[in-house]
Amino acid sequence: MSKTIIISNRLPLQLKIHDNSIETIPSVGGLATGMKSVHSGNNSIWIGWSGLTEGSYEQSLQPKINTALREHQCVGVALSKEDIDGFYYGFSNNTLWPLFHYFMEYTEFERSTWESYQEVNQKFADVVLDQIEDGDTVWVHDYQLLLLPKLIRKKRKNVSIGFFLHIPFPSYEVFRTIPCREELLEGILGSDLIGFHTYDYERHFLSSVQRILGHEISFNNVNLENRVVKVDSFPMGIDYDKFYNTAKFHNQQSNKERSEIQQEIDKHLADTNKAKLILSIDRLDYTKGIANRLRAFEYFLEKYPEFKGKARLVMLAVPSRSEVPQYQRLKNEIDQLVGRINGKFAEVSWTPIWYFYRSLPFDNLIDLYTSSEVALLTPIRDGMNLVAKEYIASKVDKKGVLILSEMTGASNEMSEALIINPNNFEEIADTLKYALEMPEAEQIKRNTALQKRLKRYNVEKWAKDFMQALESTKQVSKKYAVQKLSDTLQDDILKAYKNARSSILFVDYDGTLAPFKKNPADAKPTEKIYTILDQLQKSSTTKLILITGRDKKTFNEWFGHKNYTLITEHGAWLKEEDKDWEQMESANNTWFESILPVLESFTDRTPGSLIEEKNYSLAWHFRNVDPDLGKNRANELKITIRHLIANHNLEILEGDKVIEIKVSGINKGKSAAKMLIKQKYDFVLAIGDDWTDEYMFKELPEQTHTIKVGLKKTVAKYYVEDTDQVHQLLKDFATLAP
Ligand SMILES: O=P(O)(O)OC[C@H]1O[C@H](O[C@H]2O[C@H](CO)[C@@H](O)[C@H](O)[C@H]2O)[C@H](O)[C@@H](O)[C@@H]1O
Ligand SMILES: O=c1ccn([C@@H]2O[C@H](COP(=O)(O)OP(=O)(O)O)[C@@H](O)[C@H]2O)c(=O)[nH]1
Repeated sequence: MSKTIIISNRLPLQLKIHDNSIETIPSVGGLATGMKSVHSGNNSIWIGWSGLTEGSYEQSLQPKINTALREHQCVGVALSKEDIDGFYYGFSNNTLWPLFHYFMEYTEFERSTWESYQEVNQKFADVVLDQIEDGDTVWVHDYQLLLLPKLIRKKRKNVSIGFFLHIPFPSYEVFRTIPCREELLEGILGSDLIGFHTYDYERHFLSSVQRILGHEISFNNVNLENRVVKVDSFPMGIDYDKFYNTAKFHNQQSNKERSEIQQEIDKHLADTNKAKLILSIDRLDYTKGIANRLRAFEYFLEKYPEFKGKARLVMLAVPSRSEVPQYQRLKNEIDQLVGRINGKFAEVSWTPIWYFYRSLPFDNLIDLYTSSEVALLTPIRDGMNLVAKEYIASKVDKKGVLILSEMTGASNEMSEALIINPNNFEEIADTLKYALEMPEAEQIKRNTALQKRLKRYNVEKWAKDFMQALESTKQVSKKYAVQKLSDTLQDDILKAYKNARSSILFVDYDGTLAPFKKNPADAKPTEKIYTILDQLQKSSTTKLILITGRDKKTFNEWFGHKNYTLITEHGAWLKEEDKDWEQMESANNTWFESILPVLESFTDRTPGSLIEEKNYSLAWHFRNVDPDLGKNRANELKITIRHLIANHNLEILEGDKVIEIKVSGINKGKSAAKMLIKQKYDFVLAIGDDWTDEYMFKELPEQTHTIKVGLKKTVAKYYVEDTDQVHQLLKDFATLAP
C-alpha cells in the first residue's frame, strides 16, 4: 500500500534526554497540528530532526530514541553540532531567512554554510530514499529543505513530490542576488506541486524561474523539458476548533480552576484603574517588527497621553535562534527599549509594558488571547502569521480588535482586521486609538466575518487541498491527451519498423536532435549526433530526413558533406542525399525590404533579441530577452506587421521564442506530405518539439508514429522527455535497421 511521507526540519515532537531516559515533547506549532489529518493511520511517516545532536548523548541510547520516534510514526535524521551550525544557524537562518524576508543587509553568503546546507539536504534525502517506495507521496516543508525535492526525484521517478514554503518568496530582484540561485530553484522544481501561502509569493517564484532558468510558464505551470510543475497558493489555516473550544472552556472555569497567569490578569481586571490590554506574541525575530512596535507604542502614548494608565502592552517574545548574532543584538535592543519606555512613562499604579521573554504553554496562550482587548501584530515581513488567526479564533464572545501588518501573509485573507503599515508610526498610533475606542457592535461584526472564514478554511482543509492538488498533478499528461512513450510502446514501434519493407523518418533539429543554446549558431551537431545519423543513413530501407526551419546555408555547413536528405526553411529547400539543393516551393524574398526595417527597429529597442535572415524567411528571436518584455514585444510586432503580411501574401509562424515571417503556404507539414507522394512507405515516423512541427503531425497520414519532445500541448500521439531520449530512440532504430 502506498504511503505519505512528510518531511520538515523539525519533527512534530522534540526529544530531550534526562538521566538516560527520553522525554518526548509534542510540538504545538501550526505545522504539527495542521498535518495531523495527513499524518494519521499506518500509512504515513514523518521524517525530520529530533532536536538531539549526534555526540550529545550516549550511543547506547540510540535504540531507545528510535523506538520513541517510531511510536509517533517518526524517523529521525541524525545531525551533528557542525551540521546544525552550518545548515540551520548558518545557511538557513543567516542567509535564506533574511534574504527571503527582504533583510538583505543581514544576509551573509558563506561557502562553508552553503556546503553544509547541501550535505544536510543530502542526509535528509538518504533517510527518505531508505523509506520510500514507488507510488508513495512525499510532502517536503520549508526553506531548510529547498534542495530535497530534486535529490529525491533523481533517484525515484515514480513518486509524487509536493513542496510547501512557509515563508515569503522574495521578488526576483532580491532573489537574484544569491550566488546559488540556480541550484535552489532547480532543487524546488524537483517537485510536482509547489505551494505558497499567497499569490504574491507564487508570482515572485514564477518570475524567478522564468528569468533565471528560462523555463516557459503557462498560467501557473512551469513547463520543464519533460514534466509540468504546478505552482499554486494555499493559505495555511489553524486548528480553529481547538482554539475556540479551549477558550470557551476557560471562560467557564471557576476562579480556583484558572491558571496562575489568568488569576493575575483577573486581579488586574478587577482593579478600578484597569488598563485595556494590548497583546503581541511572536518569536523574538527581527522580521516580526518588535522594536518598531515598541517605538510606535511610545509614540502613541506621546500623541494620545489620555491613554496613559488606560492601555498596557503585554508582549510575549519567544526565544528563537539565539546562536545567530542578529537575534542576540535584537534581544539587547528590545531589553533596552522596554526598560527605557517603562522608565519614561511608568506611574505607581501602571507600567506601560509587561514583557515576557519565554515560551508559554498552550493554555496560557489562550488566557492571553481571551483577556486582551486588542492584538497588535506588526511584522516587517511574515510568511503567514498564525498568531493573528489564533487570536480571532479564541474570541468566543467575538469581542476584540486585531491590528495586523499588511506585510504578513495573513493580512491578505483578514481584511476585516485593521490593516497597518508597520513602518508608519502615525498610522499605528491612530489605529491603536481607534481600536481601543471601537464600539462593540463593530468588533462583533468584523470578528464574525473573520471567524467564519477561519473555521471554514481551517488547517485540515489546507492540508487536504494541497494533497488533492498534488494527486491531480498526475493527471496533467492526460489533460494534454498525449501518452508518454513507455518502454512497451517503444518496443511496439520498433517492431513495426523492423517488419517494414520501407521506412521514412522525419526528424526535426533544434529542440529535438540538439538542445537549445542561447545563441542559435551555437547549437551545432555533436559527434554523438553524427554517429547516430550515420548509422541510420546506412540502412537501405530507411529514408532519413532532417526537417528544419533553419536556413539552407547553416544546414549545408553542418550536414552538406553527409548523405542525409535535408529539408530547410520549413520546406523551401530540399537536398536529397548526394544530389544538389533544389527549391521545393517557389518563393521570393522581395518583401524583405518592407519587413526588415520593422524588425530592426524592434531589435534596437529590445535588448537580447536578434534577426535571422534566411533565403525566404525572416526570424526574430527573443530567447535572450526578459521574458515579459519578449512576450509583449512579440505581440506588438505581430500587430505592427499585420498589414504588410497581408499585402505580400506572407504568414507568421510562432516557434519557441521566435517569430518567423515567411511566404504563405510553406510549412513542414506540406513538405513532409510531398515526400510521401514520391514513394510509398509502410512505416512513417515524425518527431519534433515545437509549434512548427505540429504541421507535420497534422498533415501526415493517420498511421504515422508522431512523437513530441517534452510534455506540451500537441496533436502528436506520444511524447518523450528530452533530446537524450530522442538520441536513445534513434540509436535503437539504427541497431535494428536492415
Ligand atoms: O524552527 P525554528 O527555527 O525555531 O522556527 C520556527 C518556525 O518558524 C517559521 O514559521 C513560518 O511558518 C508559519 C506557518 O506556516 C508561518 O505562519 C510563519 O509566518 C513562518 O515564519 C519557519 O517557516 C518554520 O520552518 C520554523 O519551524
Ligand atoms: O509561547 C508560545 C508562543 C507562540 N506559540 C505558537 O507559535 C506559533 C507562531 O506561529 P507564527 O505563524 O505566528 O510565526 P512563526 O514563529 O512560525 O514565524 C503559533 O502557532 C503560536 O501559537 C507557542 O507555541 N508558544
